[in-house]
Amino acid sequence: MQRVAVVLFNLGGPDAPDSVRPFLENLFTDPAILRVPGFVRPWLGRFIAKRRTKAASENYAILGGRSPLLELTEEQAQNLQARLNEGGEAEYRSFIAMRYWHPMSDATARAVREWGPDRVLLLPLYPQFSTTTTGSSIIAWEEAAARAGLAVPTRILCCYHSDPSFAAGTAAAVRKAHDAARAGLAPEVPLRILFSAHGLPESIVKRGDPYQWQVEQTVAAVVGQLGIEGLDHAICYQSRVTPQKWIGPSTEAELERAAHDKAAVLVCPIAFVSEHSETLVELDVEYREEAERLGVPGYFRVPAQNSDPAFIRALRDLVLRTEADARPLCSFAGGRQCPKRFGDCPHARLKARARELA
Ligand SMILES: C=CC1=C(C)c2cc3[nH]c(cc4nc(cc5[nH]c(cc1n2)c(C)c5CCC(=O)O)C(CCC(=O)O)=C4C)c(C)c3C=C
Ligand SMILES: [Fe+2]
Ligand SMILES: [Fe+2]
Repeated sequence: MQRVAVVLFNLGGPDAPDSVRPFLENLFTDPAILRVPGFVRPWLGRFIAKRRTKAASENYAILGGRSPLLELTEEQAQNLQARLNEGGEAEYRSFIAMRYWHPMSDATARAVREWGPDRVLLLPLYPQFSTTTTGSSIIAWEEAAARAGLAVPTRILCCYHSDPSFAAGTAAAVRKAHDAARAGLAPEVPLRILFSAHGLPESIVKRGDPYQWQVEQTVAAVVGQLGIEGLDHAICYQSRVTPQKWIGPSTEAELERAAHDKAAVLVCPIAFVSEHSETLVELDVEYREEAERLGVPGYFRVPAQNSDPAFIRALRDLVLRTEADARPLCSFAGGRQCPKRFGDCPHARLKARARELA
């Protein structure tokens, strides 16, 4: 039986208070994140990491001093592996490669090589492609695989922003939270869904990063599946961490608008598929407090997918469709081609881009 290694990508998070600073150093010295000339990046990246450590540590302290991301990703990996092996056509094993904290690509590439698969499938736990997330992880993986001597056919599932099964699972969670929120509100209070995605510096999007476009596609697909006529909803962007201009509107600005309109909000994280500091602290603590301060008449949240069976099924179907499809893979996996306006599929241009950034 053929062996297939499915490598799940995510960002990673500190596993102890002492890991916060080195984790942030790994993040801010990544050329995909800090787009400055190579000779200043190590210095500037460490400087920014040092300055960010206090605020980030305070957030992780609320979560017991560590990110829950690895445990949640391990659960997703186990569930996905179990579902994939039900078919019996091949032997699947899931691996995890985090970008900025352990287990990272080098250790995972060695583990994959030791297992001896016939092929590898890279599966980002980012539904939308961004050069800062999936793109960066692919570059790190390719370098690590070369160092580990892992030379088996490797395919990349670059994004699934509009995948109907992914959108249906997300819509089901939104509907459940929407009904629960509505039941707790007076009938005259309007309820607005805020689809909150991680932000990006505007300059990255202007240089062709398809992330914002793909976030819009996800929201359109989820709203389409919800099928609620006249649904009051908006897209907004959270987690701004640098002083440059980031894409908007910000989640804060949408809370202000909701306060002005006297509308309650249901916040749905649309670019994270696992709970972590940016959902459990930023959305559940910081934005909730801000909403209360502004007088927003109700604040509710849709949980992230984690190991929701509908999400695991969507991932399994994406993997199986990828396995069955001989074409070079990208958003084809979601049944759609990368949009013409971005020219080639983004990952096809990654290596050139990586060289440009370094
Ligand atoms: C310039 C900085 C950053 C960009 C661009 C960015 C993009 C980006 N990030 C995610 C998802 C996650 N980010 C997480 C943590 C995190 N991200 C940044 C900075 C940028 N992210 C920082 C500094 C941190 C650390 C936490 C903090 O200091 O606030 C995480 C994991 C956090 C955890 O709790 O484990 C995720 C996941 C996406 C989807 C994205 C762009 C598309
Ligand atoms: Fe981030
Ligand atoms: Fe693609």
